[in-house]
Amino acid sequence: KEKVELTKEQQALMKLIVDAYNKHQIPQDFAKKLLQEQYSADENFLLLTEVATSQVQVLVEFTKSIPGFLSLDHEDQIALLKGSAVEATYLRSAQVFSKKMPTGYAQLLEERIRKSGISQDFITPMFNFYKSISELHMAQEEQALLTAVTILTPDRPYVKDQQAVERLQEPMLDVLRKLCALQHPQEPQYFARLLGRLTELRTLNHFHAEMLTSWRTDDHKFTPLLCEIWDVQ
Ligand SMILES: Cc1cccc(C)c1Nc1c(-c2c(F)cccc2F)nc2cccc(C)n12
Repeated sequence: KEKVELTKEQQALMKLIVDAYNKHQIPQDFAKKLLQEQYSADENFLLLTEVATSQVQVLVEFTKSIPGFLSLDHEDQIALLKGSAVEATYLRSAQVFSKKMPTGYAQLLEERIRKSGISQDFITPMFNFYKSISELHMAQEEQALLTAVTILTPDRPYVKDQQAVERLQEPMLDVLRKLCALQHPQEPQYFARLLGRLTELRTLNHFHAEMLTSWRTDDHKFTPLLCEIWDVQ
């Protein structure tokens, strides 16, 4: 049985990614604000728009910290960011739910989301995904690496030099695979289950696009950053 261990450079890469992932955390005061008073659906939506905007800002900063990302063709950098924004923000907000929160905290957050005027058709798949992520009990290293792997998906629309993206994604996948073997020795399929979540994530792109359209018809306002990253109005 081969002894699995991370090489020195793999340990350095992992530390870099984890530090970048933790450095840009969502300001916790949003969540506190969400819990404070009773909000109307419109106030809830406004708050979630702020949270979404902050998540996209955090995503851009994290992406820029991925080794080699800023050396990619600039148009490919944009294509990767726009192509992965939904998946990365869903992953990020899934961690918020699965994090060890004081009991009842996540339920209250869930209630606010359910009371922001979003149709049940979108809420169900969203919370199914959050549940499937929290059941994995991912370590923070796995969360950070899985997010980096998601961002560095070579076959996003409009990516010109896919090989250059593969060259960045492969070492991340190697570290993630070894990490899963080290952290879950009794679960040889754990790495495969993690990658299976990425397939589930892709289905959420469709729901998110529909949510945006339904919000637009309800004449909801977005921030310039959200309009830019998700091509609305
Ligand atoms: C921040 C948040 C967290 C959980 C649930 C919801 C509905 C939100 N809100 C939004 C999301 C979004 C996201 F950022 C991560 C996950 C799923 C998402 F629906 N995207 C957008 C885009 C424009 C406006 C909003 C309100 N919004």
